[in-house]
Amino acid sequence: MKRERKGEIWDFEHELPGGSGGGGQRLILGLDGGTTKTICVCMPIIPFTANHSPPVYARAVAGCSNHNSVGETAARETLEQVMAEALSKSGCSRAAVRAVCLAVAGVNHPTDQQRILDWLSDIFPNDVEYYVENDAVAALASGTMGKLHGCVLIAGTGTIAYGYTEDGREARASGAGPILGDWGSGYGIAAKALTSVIRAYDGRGPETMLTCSILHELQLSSPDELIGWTYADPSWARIATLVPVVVSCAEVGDQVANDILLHAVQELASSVKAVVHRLGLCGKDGKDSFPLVMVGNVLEANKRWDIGKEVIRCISKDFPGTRLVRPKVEPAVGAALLAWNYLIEQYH
Ligand SMILES: Nc1ncnc2c1ncn2[C@@H]1O[C@H](COP(=O)(O)OP(=O)(O)OP(=O)(O)O)[C@@H](O)[C@H]1O
Repeated sequence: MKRERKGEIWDFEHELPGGSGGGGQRLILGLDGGTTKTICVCMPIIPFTANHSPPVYARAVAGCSNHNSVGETAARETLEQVMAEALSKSGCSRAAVRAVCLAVAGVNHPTDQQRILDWLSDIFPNDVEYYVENDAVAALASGTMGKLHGCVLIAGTGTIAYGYTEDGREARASGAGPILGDWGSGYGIAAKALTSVIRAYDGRGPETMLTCSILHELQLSSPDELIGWTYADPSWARIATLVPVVVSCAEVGDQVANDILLHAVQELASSVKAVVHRLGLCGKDGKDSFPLVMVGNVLEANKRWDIGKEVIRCISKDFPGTRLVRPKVEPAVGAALLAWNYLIEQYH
């Protein structure tokens, strides 16, 4: 059986065991379970090359599947529901599934992994392969097309940096939640902005345009009303929606907003630097090339204050070999590609 590697994706001339033909198990499910939504894609086990987008049969979206946020039962229900919907859209049954890669937020420990593996084995037949990872791993794979090497930085509602060496060592930094200091996250930035408004109102901090802009955004008339607004629903994603307001204020020169963003940049860059150092991704002289995959709306380009660009600038000063990658596929596809690569490794 001949196989060759083109780019970073395996081409098959023949099928994987139990693979694509004859009504056998011919699907991979890739799941990206985040704090705000969960996405499942169905990928057929058919040949494709690095020049083509990975084939996706079906895609389904559901709510939060982070067990830390919604509890074990609700997380499991969401994951089951999104997989069932993706399978139904693809016109296939569970019996067609060869492998599942579940990349979910809140998987931080081998016990989290084992719990999810246990209930997955209740759902699917015995001969399905399961892989359970932190959602950051799928985000990395979405930039490297399934190859686990390099570092990923995610900055959305939350933030995490995660890295892998070619020989399989892994490390992470941040991603422990806002109470444990994720200041570069959307939540971290917005919480600091709200705090600055209250401090200015009390006379404990400098005046800032954030006061007027945030009150306008939330349709409130006084900083006092922020107390009720935050108590009504302190969910991270709701608070984090204020980041574009902070960016707008910084773009027109507000010092307080500018300092909040500068601090976030330092925090995000230091998470990546910590992972790169621990794994030695930059080599002995600090100059080796490695991919840095950047994901999340906080890192999206803005007109004048571009958080992602500043983060890269800061990291590249220490590690000139940093190679920025903006993924062309979504993390759920990254999860499916991970399962694909694991299957190939097993088959060898
Ligand atoms: N133009 C922008 N510039 C900076 N931040 C932005 C911009 N647009 C949206 N955001 C912020 O991006 C964050 C949401 O990002 P994203 O949708 O990538 O994350 P998520 O999926 O909600 O969260 P997570 O990745 O933590 O599960 C929010 O904090 C939002 O305010």
